[in-house]
Amino acid sequence: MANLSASNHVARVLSTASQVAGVEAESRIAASWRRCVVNHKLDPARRGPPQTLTEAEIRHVAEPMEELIQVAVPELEDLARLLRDSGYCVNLADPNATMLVSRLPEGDYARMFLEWKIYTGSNFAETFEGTNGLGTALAEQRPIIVHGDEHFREQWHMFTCAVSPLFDHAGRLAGAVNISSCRSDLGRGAHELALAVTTDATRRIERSFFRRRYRASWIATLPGSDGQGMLAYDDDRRVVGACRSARAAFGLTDAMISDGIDLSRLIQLDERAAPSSEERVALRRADGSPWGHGRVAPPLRARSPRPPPAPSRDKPAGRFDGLHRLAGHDPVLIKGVKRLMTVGNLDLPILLHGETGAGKDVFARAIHAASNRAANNYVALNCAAMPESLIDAELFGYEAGAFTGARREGSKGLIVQASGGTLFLDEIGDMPLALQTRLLRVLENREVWPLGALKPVPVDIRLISATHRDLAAMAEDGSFRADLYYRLRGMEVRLPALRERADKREVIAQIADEEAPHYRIAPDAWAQLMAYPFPGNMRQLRHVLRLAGCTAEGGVIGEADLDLPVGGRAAVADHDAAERAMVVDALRASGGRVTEAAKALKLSRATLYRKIKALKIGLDG
Ligand SMILES: Nc1ncnc2c1ncn2[C@@H]1O[C@H](COP(=O)(O)OP(=O)(O)OP(=O)(O)O)[C@@H](O)[C@H]1O
Repeated sequence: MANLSASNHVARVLSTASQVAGVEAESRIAASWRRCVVNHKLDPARRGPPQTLTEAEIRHVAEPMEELIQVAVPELEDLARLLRDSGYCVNLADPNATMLVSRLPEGDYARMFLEWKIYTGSNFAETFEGTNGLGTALAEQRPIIVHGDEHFREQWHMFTCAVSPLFDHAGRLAGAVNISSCRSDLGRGAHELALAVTTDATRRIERSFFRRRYRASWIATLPGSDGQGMLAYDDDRRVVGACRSARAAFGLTDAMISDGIDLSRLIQLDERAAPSSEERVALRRADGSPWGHGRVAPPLRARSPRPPPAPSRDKPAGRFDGLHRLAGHDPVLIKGVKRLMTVGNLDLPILLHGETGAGKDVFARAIHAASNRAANNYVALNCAAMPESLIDAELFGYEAGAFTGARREGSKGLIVQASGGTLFLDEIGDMPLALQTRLLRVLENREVWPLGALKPVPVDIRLISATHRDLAAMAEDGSFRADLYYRLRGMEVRLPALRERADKREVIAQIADEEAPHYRIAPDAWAQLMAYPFPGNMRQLRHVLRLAGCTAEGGVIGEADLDLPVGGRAAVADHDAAERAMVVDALRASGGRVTEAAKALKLSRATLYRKIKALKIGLDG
């Protein structure tokens, strides 16, 4: 059957490729298949893994992209978090389609990507792999979805890839952001939505990279719904840089920019527009006609009186940018990051402590990205989201046929998958006692005994764990193993709740800029946001502002646009009670259906289950 479908596919590819090129309305897939057969002389029947680079080759390829990778990683982390419940992996590739950063989803899906070598170091150039998301998007320099049997090679038919090419500060192709899924139950519509989210993330990476490259210049963001066009200019209003879309809009060339073309030949700025921070300004076209509202930001030297962070002893400072970004201007977090920088590459276990949504997962990812393990796997498991037997199998793995219902080929387990990289155990306080004992043994002996195995597997992991519970008290009352607790907290870092952060105003401004970039926050809304205690922390803030950005009118977010649950308006001394009320309300409204309630709360099902358990909410009515 498989052979029959394979030969059908091969026949279909070859027949499409043999048709006359350039037929109007020819699909991009058909054009790509033709390129593969006619130009690259590829065989659609070929099977086998993609070409994979060695560690040394990956470092060599990644080196010139280091700055772009640093800028991209926080966006990729967010994208991975957003899409991981849908089983997508997220990758950043160079312009030759070599994956340089990979973030895998959890559990079974991750295993598929590992098995098929869809990870850091693999190359998916169209000239070798045939039509595929990454290779074809880069060949055409356009976003694309390659769905199932649109792939040139039959072996990739179980995957769908959605890819957005990435352009650097000078408008050159710099790589691409890829998301791949092997979920056959997701239709094309779902992938289209995921591509839209990916394209948005890609544009944000481009904007951040442009701002970083021209941080010493003035930057004008041109009017337009996508906020894409950016021009950099000096104090004499001579253009020094332009992004891809600004180049296209004005027909700008490298020569015109290196000649220092006058800004007034492109746009007219109000003479009084000399803002002290990024501001919305009315812009005119070169002929004086009104164009709309854009933004003008002064050079960073004038914007930021803060000195750059002190470089660490053994790492380029850039490695820690992700952590600095998360810490913002909050003294508790800045101190935490400084302590993390002093341990640098030491494989000290880290214990993160913070409320739900305070950023434990993003922090753990940033620690991984700053470590010398960054090129290897980051594997995460939420101990509160799974029953004990599943955590056991997921974490420690098992041999073929170890128990009824096990996969026939066995499972490596997450600890082995994380070997060489970082293992993040979220909600470690919820780990059952029996598993705590097994985990302790792994940490002590640096080896894992998968269930049913005859010999142990050596492992080399860095462990980051996180909890919102008081583990010290739990260790004291015996509900958590004290010896494991001391092993986990090589260094403990507390992530303050949003309401405790000294830089709450700046955090709100930053997240508003990311989630609702074209909106101003009215004073009444500011007052609400500052007063509200945000029991759901950063996650809740993001969702509130994202929603406000969709509903607000006239470019201004007012108090009425903020969907702040009433339970949280009073100063919340009892944060658990407020959160409990929020969850119970959502469950009541959904008639007890967890999936529906999770959707309403904008949480994953697993997170909602964890909350239900932690807040001791009965599902029996
Ligand atoms: N410092 C920060 N700056 C901007 N956004 C942040 C920051 N910290 C967290 N976020 C955002 O908040 C959301 C929640 O973060 P995260 O999942 O890491 O929290 P958490 O503490 O692990 O939550 P939980 O315990 O519920 O799993 C994410 O969308 C993340 O991008």
